[in-house]
Amino acid sequence: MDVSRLLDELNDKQREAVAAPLSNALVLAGAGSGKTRVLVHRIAWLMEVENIAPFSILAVTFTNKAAREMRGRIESLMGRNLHSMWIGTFHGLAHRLLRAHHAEAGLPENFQILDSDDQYRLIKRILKAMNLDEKHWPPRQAQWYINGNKDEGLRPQHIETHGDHIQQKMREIYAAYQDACDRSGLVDFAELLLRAHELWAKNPDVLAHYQRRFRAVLVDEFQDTNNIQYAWLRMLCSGDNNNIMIVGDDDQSIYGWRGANVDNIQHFLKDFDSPNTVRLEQNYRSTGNILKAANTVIDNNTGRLGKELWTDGSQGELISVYAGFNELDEARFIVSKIKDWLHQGNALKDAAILYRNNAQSRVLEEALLHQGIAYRIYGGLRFFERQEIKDALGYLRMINHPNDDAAFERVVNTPSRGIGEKTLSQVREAARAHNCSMWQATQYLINEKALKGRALNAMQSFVLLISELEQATTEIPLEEQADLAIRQSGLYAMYKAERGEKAQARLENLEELVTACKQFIVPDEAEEMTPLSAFLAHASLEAGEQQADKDQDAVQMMTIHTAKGLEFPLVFMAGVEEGMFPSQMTNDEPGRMEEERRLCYVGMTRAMQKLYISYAESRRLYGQDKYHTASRFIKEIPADCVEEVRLKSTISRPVHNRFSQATSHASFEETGFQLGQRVTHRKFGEGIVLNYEGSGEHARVQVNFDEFGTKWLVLAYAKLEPA
Ligand SMILES: Nc1ncnc2c1ncn2[C@@H]1O[C@H](COP(=O)(O)OP(=O)(O)OP(=O)(O)O)[C@@H](O)[C@H]1O
Ligand SMILES: [Mg+2]
Repeated sequence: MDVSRLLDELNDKQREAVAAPLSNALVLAGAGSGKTRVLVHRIAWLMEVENIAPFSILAVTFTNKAAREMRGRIESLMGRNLHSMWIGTFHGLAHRLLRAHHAEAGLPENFQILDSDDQYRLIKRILKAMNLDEKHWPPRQAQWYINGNKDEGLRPQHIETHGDHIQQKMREIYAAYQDACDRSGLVDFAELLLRAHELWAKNPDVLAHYQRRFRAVLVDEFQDTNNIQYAWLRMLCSGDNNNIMIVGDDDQSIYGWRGANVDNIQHFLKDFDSPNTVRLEQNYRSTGNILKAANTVIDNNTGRLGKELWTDGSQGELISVYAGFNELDEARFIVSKIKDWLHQGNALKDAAILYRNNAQSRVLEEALLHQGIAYRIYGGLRFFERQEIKDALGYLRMINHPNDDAAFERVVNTPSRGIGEKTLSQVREAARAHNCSMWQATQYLINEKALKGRALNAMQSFVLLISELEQATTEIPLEEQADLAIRQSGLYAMYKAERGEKAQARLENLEELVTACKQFIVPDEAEEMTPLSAFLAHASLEAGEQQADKDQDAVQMMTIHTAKGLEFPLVFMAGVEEGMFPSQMTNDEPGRMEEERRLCYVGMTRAMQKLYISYAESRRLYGQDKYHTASRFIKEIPADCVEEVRLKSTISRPVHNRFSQATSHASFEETGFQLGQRVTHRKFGEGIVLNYEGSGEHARVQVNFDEFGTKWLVLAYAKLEPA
């Protein structure tokens, strides 16, 4: 292969990083300067020039999606398949290690991943078993405590409580939780990392094997590593033969609230052998205006490592700032701009709407729906986290590994089999007493004739169901396993009996799950696993990223956190108002304001050609009306980079649809209601006024009812009242 191809599309600094001799290196640079591109070319260079086998390369990305993309780019640069190269997230890689060495890691072969919702439920049950009142011991706080300690590499016995009563109790909860996980072979997300670290720490042979193997380690988005991830990398790279290149941007560290430690960049320079630092300064992503605005905003932070960022591209358009009078108006503005974009011949997928919180998406979604504009949400309500999907996965998990207590609790009485709380307590008690799983405890109770009457019948039929499913599914393809589990368990019938739109959507989701099973391809790294185990691991690890319909042309919607590393020609940042962004909580904790500002910097630097920033002067969120002013971040943008767009100019021409016909705010007020106002209807209950059309006796309003969804009502008959 012609090596120059690996260097052609790079600037001098990027080349310096890509073609550097093997050694430890830090690439420190601002957004859009080609850090990820450097990593991709570096990996190809290592194989091509340094003759490092793909087998000896380990690359860490921040999301599974980024991992897939990176693999794809390297493969297309090299023109061949690179199966044996390890590319993944820290969690994905740790999972892979633990599967390969489950015995050394002290785990059963078919251990299961516990996602954060299941973890929460398990903690609630532990609190109950310990007779602790949730009011004084909120499960969320316990969850936070457990994960926080794991992120720092601490087991209960390592935690100093200094005689503090609360600390002691928390430590007890942690210990009881861990026992429960160990008993049922469950591994939560933080545990994946901690256990992978302990695996190496306790098994020098295993560590030595990977040190020999991975001659080159590369890490993207390094600024958001936490301490256990850092320690893991450090252990791996302490062999004689390992080289590590990390790329990152201290200004884009946005996961401090979750334990990420931006100081790891500084630690890296001290802890690793003579690292070489390369700074990239040319930005290839954004126009001059966007770049200048983002640079000026982030300049308000202190203690930065300091980077210059320039572009030789054009100034581009000004950043447009729009003040909506409420969130509906803001949404309508965004949608009208997306329509313009579309009419100019652009693709929807090149437009992204970014927001601070997932809860903001609903109003935006509704506005897009009204105009029939396709959209796709990343994160938010995740497919694999929906109730019905988790129920179905619960059955699949029981088939796969009946000792999984979390799955047992989930499905034992869903659909209802008349198994009461009393019987379940008995099962839990027996499991504790015999130090076994609930599944084993159930069988023990049945054999010992400790269950009577209805409880006995119900439990027996549950055991029979799971055993039959297990037998019936051993030889059939994954999608048939899923289909059988969904139907035979009675889940499908249960949701079918519920009726209504919601139940219909749940049935569709269950069918979608079967489709997902059909489309599932067991990845290389999971080839020793059964398709069912591999699928269950995939469902836990990919929860937020997997989307059906990947190729559809649709507007991309996500939180700014999720947008990290991505870029889009057209970007909307919505809800940029004080109290939302920076968020209300920011004032309580030192350092949080600077993290919010970094988040703003991340959001702005996603935009390539055009950036819109909008806010709403009043907003109903979580059932309350709030009045806000423009975010301080908007005020920090230099005046010559922005233009304010006014309401008038944003109102679209009346076309043949309802949403855009509500053209005049004033005439709307004739109805006596305001957009966004809460109203009550005798039959449909409470809702929000979304839109309006016609006048006089033909006047109609559109209301989104909390329970019945959106409806158009003729005002003269509807008898709406302010709520
Ligand atoms: N030398 C170059 N010539 C042309 N385009 C480039 C060059 N380097 C990078 N790019 C392009 O610039 C954009 C940003 O690059 P990349 O995503 O690698 O930046 P990054 O530093 O990783 O950004 P972020 O900090 O947001 O993760 C991409 O579209 C990339 O293809
Ligand atoms: Mg990047």
